[in-house]
Amino acid sequence: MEVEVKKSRLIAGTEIEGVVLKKLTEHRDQRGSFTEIFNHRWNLDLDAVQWSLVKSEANVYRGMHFHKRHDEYFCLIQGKCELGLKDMRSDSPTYLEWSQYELHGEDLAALIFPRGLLHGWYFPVPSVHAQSVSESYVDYGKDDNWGVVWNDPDIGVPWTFDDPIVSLRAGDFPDLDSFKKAIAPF
Ligand SMILES: Cc1cn([C@H]2C[C@H](O)[C@@H](COP(=O)(O)OP(=O)(O)O[C@H]3O[C@H](C)C(=O)[C@H](O)[C@H]3O)O2)c(=O)[nH]c1=O
Repeated sequence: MEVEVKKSRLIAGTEIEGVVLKKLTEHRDQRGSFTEIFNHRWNLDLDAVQWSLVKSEANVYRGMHFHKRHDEYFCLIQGKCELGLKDMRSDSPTYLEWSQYELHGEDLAALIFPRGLLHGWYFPVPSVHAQSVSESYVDYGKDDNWGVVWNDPDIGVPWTFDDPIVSLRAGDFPDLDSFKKAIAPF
């Protein structure tokens, strides 16, 4: 029987410019474990102004989302996640490249990514993650919370699922071409 590799890692695509996957250190003892998930001494390129805790049921997909003005932080705490990114910054050396990550709660890691990247995450099992942003939702939610339908083949990420549970809003997201026209020039 094949043993599943529970290692948080890039599994396909390109390492996009400005994206950091930071492995976290879980200090275990007989009581459980202690893990720092963020520290200003790590010099991560993120001015975190809001932190959120997100619980997802199995087969939930969140995204794909996009922001012109803020950077993000994602840390899977429990469960499993398939995370996709696509670089939409026309001045980036990895413009239109995509990345596919597999993240596991048993192998804690934080993914920090800059503004201008399409992002979406799928949870095959019930999962919990922390996320942080460099602009509060009360501000960006009004005019900088864009989306693209997750399964547009032009995105390029070879998702391993086909019929996820998505939000009502995500169900109405445009295709990649319409989105690119809407955000131009970017
Ligand atoms: C993002 C956010 C949402 N909410 C409320 C609004 C809704 O009632 C509920 C779920 O929000 P939403 O469906 O937008 O959550 P996600 O689909 O996970 O998407 C969010 O997290 C991904 C990463 C994005 O990049 C999106 O910009 C952000 O909207 O939480 C809040 O109260 N505060 C918040 O900061």
